[in-house]
Amino acid sequence: MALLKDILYKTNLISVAGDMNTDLGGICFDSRESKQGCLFIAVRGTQTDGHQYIDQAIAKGASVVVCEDLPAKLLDTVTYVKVDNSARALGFIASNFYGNPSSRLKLVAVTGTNGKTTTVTLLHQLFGKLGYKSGLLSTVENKIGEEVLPATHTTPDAIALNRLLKEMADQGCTHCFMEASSHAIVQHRVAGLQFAGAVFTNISHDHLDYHGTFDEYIKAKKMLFDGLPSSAFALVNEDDKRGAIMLQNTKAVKKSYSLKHMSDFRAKVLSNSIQGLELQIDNIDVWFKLVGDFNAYNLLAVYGTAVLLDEPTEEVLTQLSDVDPARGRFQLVPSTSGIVAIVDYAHTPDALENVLKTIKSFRTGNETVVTVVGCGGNRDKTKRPLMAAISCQLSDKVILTSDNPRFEDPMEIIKDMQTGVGPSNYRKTLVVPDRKEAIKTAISISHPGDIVLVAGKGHETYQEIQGVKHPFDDKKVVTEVLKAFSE
Ligand SMILES: CC(=O)N[C@H]1[C@@H](OP(=O)(O)OP(=O)(O)OC[C@H]2O[C@@H](n3ccc(=O)[nH]c3=O)[C@H](O)[C@@H]2O)O[C@H](CO)[C@@H](O)[C@@H]1O[C@H](C)C(=O)N[C@@H](C)C(=O)N[C@H](CCC(=O)O)C(=O)O
Ligand SMILES: Nc1ncnc2c1ncn2[C@@H]1O[C@H](COP(=O)(O)OP(=O)(O)OP(=O)(O)O)[C@@H](O)[C@H]1O
Ligand SMILES: N[C@H](CCC[C@H](N)C(=O)O)C(=O)O
Ligand SMILES: [Mg+2]
Repeated sequence: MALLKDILYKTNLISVAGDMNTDLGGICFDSRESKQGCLFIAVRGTQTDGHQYIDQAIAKGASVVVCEDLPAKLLDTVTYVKVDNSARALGFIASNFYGNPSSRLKLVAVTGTNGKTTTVTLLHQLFGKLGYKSGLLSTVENKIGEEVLPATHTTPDAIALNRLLKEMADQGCTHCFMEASSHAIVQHRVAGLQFAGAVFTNISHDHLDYHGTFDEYIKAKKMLFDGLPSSAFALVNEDDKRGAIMLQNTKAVKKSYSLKHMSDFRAKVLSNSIQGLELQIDNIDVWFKLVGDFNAYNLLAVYGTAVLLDEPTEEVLTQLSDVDPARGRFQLVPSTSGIVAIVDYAHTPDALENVLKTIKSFRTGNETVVTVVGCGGNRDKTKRPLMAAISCQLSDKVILTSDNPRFEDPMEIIKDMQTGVGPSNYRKTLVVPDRKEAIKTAISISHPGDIVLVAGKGHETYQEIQGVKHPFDDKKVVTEVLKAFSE
């Protein structure tokens, strides 16, 4: 039984009209999901305002309405709760409704522009190897132990999130490793959660369409650390100058990791090849299956987190050495053709630069680097010319193509990218809007030993065009095309 008065614990109430002892049959923030005896919470969104759907939610059976602005006419049969911030209240309501599941787990959130999925995926695997059952909430998939559940968002909405955490705790998970996207933090999807710790990987250019300015984007990430309790740890990448900003106002225990400076957790890159990385961590030399300096940061973040969760250092390093990269992150596509094809989720300028620099560092002779790249529609437009420019600087040939155009015209997205291609690089680029054709083109112009990078979609198994998700898997397409060319 879930009584309204208990569910409202910790929400900032302004007024209540009606019965606080109402027994709730459910909670929802979408009127289309409202049902008999449920609580509907009206949230202001980016497309519309949930307050417009209060009548519809009541018509479908809602007996409690939580909102920031009360309707002009109140019904006797409904309890109305006025709060200062519905989205934030939703976080607490969802936590309370599911019995505060985060308090039953050691919950660690990872935020940052790049590396979140990699870090949480490594943590989930590591803790499995250390003998724990743990949960995972990531862009690629959600997991309860080894059971895989599909993910729709990097960070689920507050209701889905708390439902999943409850399921994890009920099924005996001791830990959960989750990504906290900047969208989720500002939309308070994580409000009310009890974190054991939070990790900051890095911050670079992305999502300015949503946050408006880079400062607002930084503030969004910082909110996660500002909200941590003193019992939690805040672990930040010291080599990113915004790491210190994340720690400015936190009550949590401050910890840092670095490849360059003195800090709590330090690593040195001993060797870096297409087979993996050799790092020295705490004076121990360890081999890892992940590729690229940027993954040295992810591995160090994972190591630091595990140690802060009281796991023994040597055992952590032994087990971490055996973990696999996340799907679609620097994934080599096997082939007999001799062409080295890599699928990677780089969809920001920084990620693309890191991946291409890593690829360049592996060149031993005259191998050509061909990059297939597009940019997502209805997302930050300012990253488009930057991603094209970086691709040109660090590749021999660039095929500009489509990513997920969503509701934009693919050619308009490519034109935005072309503004980043200076005259000296015109001849390096080809425009092939159809992604499969673009991959075919890249492979057809490559020879054994050459490297083809297919960037931007990583693990995704669809291409989103005009609201429809068409099956499309870079790895499968690359495999098919390589096979066809080797026959
Ligand atoms: C831009 C954005 O983040 N949007 C998210 C947001 O929706 P919104 O604010 O746009 O909602 P809205 O459509 O304006 O509706 C406002 C309210 O009216 C309600 N409504 C609406 C219609 C109706 O008939 N009845 C009704 O009650 C809605 O349920 C909502 O509560 O809140 C919704 C519920 O949590 C999310 O599903 C939705 O994600 C959209 C689909 C999305 O694409 N989000 C992406 C950008 C996102 O969140 N990405 C991050 C990762 C980014 C990264 O890489 O770092 C993620 O965490 O996945
Ligand atoms: N620590 C890092 N620093 C910079 N780039 C990285 C780092 N880790 C991974 N990358 C690059 O960023 C891409 C995305 O990595 P990952 O999926 O781990 O990040 P994410 O933060 O979860 O991204 P998203 O915001 O889309 O969920 C990788 O494919 C790789 O190209
Ligand atoms: N979480 C990111 C993923 C981008 C992936 C890329 N393939 C694209 O569609 O832009 C976003 O929603 O902006
Ligand atoms: Mg992710």
